[in-house]
Amino acid sequence: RKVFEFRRNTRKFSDLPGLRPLLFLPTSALNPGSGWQWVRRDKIYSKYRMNTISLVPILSGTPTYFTRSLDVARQIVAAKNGFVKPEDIRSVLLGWGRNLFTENGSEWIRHRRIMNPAFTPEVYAHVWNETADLYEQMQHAEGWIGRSEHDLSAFNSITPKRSASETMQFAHALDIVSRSVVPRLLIPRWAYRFPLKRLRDMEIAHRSVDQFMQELIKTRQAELSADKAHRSQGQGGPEKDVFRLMIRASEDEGALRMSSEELTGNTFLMLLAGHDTTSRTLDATIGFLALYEDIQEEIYQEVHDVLSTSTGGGGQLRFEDYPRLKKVQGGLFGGGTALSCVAASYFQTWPEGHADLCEPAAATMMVREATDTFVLQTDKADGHGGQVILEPGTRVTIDFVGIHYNPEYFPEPEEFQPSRWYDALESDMTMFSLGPRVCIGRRFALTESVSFLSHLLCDWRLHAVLQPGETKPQWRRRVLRGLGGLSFGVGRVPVRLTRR
Ligand code: HEM
Repeated sequence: RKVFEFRRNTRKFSDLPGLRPLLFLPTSALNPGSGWQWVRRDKIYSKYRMNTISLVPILSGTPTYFTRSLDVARQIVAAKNGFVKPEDIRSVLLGWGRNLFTENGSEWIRHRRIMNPAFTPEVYAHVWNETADLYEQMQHAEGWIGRSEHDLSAFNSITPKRSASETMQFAHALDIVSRSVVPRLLIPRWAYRFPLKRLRDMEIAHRSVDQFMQELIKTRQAELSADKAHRSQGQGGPEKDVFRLMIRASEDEGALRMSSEELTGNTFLMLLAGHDTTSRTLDATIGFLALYEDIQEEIYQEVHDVLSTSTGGGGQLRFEDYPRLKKVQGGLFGGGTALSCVAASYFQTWPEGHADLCEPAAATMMVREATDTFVLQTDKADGHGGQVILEPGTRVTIDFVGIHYNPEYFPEPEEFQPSRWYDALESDMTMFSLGPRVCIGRRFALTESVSFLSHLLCDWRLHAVLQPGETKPQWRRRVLRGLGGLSFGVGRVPVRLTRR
């Protein structure tokens, strides 16, 4: 059966050359292995001299076209109703209920219409100020105040916290849940009775995130009723934070109603999508800035200039200053795209029988399945084009690592060059995906990260802490390596902060 399936698939995908792996063994000269997109980002497409290649696994996994062509990516996202998110990709985030990420078609539109009003300049201004306050509180909580120098063995221990008083326990629980979303789909319930530490940790983390979400929902429901009473007396204004909008939708009877299962599903999505991704992008950016101190100084100079002419005066950076902080934004895109934020091709290591999960899950890539026959215009790495007919059910994966390391778009892609992003249009920021399903939290994440980074750079210089005898390129390889989770991240980032 396997031989027959493989032959049928190779014929189906024969238009484009590519990988025909037997087993997903560790990455080697013979085998792509897990994480091949990251590990072979500089070689894989150029080997076939194509920007779109095929991957047809022999024993396990779903055959897919992979593309690092922006033009191909745009054809797919522009095709109305022509492509959907496949079932196995959806199932990765279905654990707590259907949500914005998991839905297709009209259901997706309903979720998006409920949440869109939460992403407004008013909310971003609030996010900016909250982040600035959080930074201040964090300096006290971490004992940085009054010190001229501070060593952190892993800056990653700071970025996941959402309040200065939050213990690492919750952030850690969320991290375990993020990493165990796929294993939990595969491991049967009875296995949790065995005294295995990893499984026990997964279960405890899962329960504590669940409890946190239920409490969060209850608190927001109570706040909302109090707010209603407040407004019925003619006071207060509508507050459009995303949780309140979701809770209102769960109490609504109209077309934009959200079930209680969807409320929990979306609460989990917001915690995960809104949190993991941003903290990992910041870790990568801090790592790069600590390593490339000349670039850090250039960015700091901008922050300094903006601060000295800030409309608010009083030595405070304000939300209104955000558009002028172009280099800080560039630094983040540099860090984010070097990392090609999010998602784990390491899922390819999951065993036979779960072949459908052998595709990467979140978004170092975007996986889509054709619902109708579709004629795709492809291009070769040397510029000539061709056509590929996609039958219904055929998969195409937009490979963001491939795009961000494609020298046609990013000359010298391995170089950390935030300057290439200084005047970028929002539509160029492909680390947030593209098309109608572009990240809903793009501006939210940018506001939060630019606020945090600008405040940090105002006070502190960042230096990479090298091991004895280690060179900077070795530090980069050791620390800024791609690590899987539900979002893609870097290793522990050891930095020294020295006061400016
Ligand atoms: C640096 C931080 C972030 C990065 C790199 C990022 C990246 C992405 C990408 C690539 C997608 C597309 C996924 C796909 O279609 O398969 C996405 C979708 C999404 N993101 Fe983000 N994101 C970030 C921050 C946030 C934040 C802060 C929020 C919420 C406040 C958020 C909420 C979402 C949601 C709900 C979706 C699904 C949108 C839909 O399908 O309509 N993200 N994100």
